Amino acid sequence: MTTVTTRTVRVVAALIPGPVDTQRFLVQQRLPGGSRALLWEFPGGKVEAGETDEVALARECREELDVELAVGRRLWEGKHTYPDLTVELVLYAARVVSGEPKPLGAHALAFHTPVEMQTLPFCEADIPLLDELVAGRLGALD
Ligand SMILES: Nc1nc2c([nH]c(=O)n2[C@@H]2O[C@H](COP(=O)(O)OP(=O)(O)OP(=O)(O)O)[C@@H](O)[C@H]2O)c(=O)[nH]1
Repeated sequence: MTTVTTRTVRVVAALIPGPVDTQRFLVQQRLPGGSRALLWEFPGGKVEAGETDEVALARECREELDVELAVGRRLWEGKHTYPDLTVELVLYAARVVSGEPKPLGAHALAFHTPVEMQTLPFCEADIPLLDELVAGRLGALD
């Protein structure tokens, strides 16, 4: 029997309300070609050695969206194993304090309600999180 052990990474993601309609949140479509190509996800990325979640999330959104974030409370945490990677996914409330989001590291950006997100092909790790979001079980989102 063969046992396959995947690498585990901590991934931080941001729930960022829209500038006009705060019932919609920013989501991004992954680039074609790589892992989970063209699936949707929340902005963010891997926490690097020595970083806090908040510092990592602000860095990722500066690099990938060209915005400065204020990171708020932790909303949700879950673990999912893909064939290539185990992801410990942590979602934080966040808001943009300066800049307009640009798709520097994504195929597309969009603002959607949680119900709309459930109709998109989303990263599998996020499915339980979307269920909680739609059910209103994450508490205040700011
Ligand atoms: N940012 C983000 N990543 C997520 C979410 N859900 C989820 O499964 N992931 C996974 O967590 C990992 C995040 O890593 P990343 O964004 O830093 O890295 P990447 O694979 O895009 O590129 P890289 O490894 O070449 O830097 C990816 O494997 C991604 O598929 C999510 O909601 N947001």
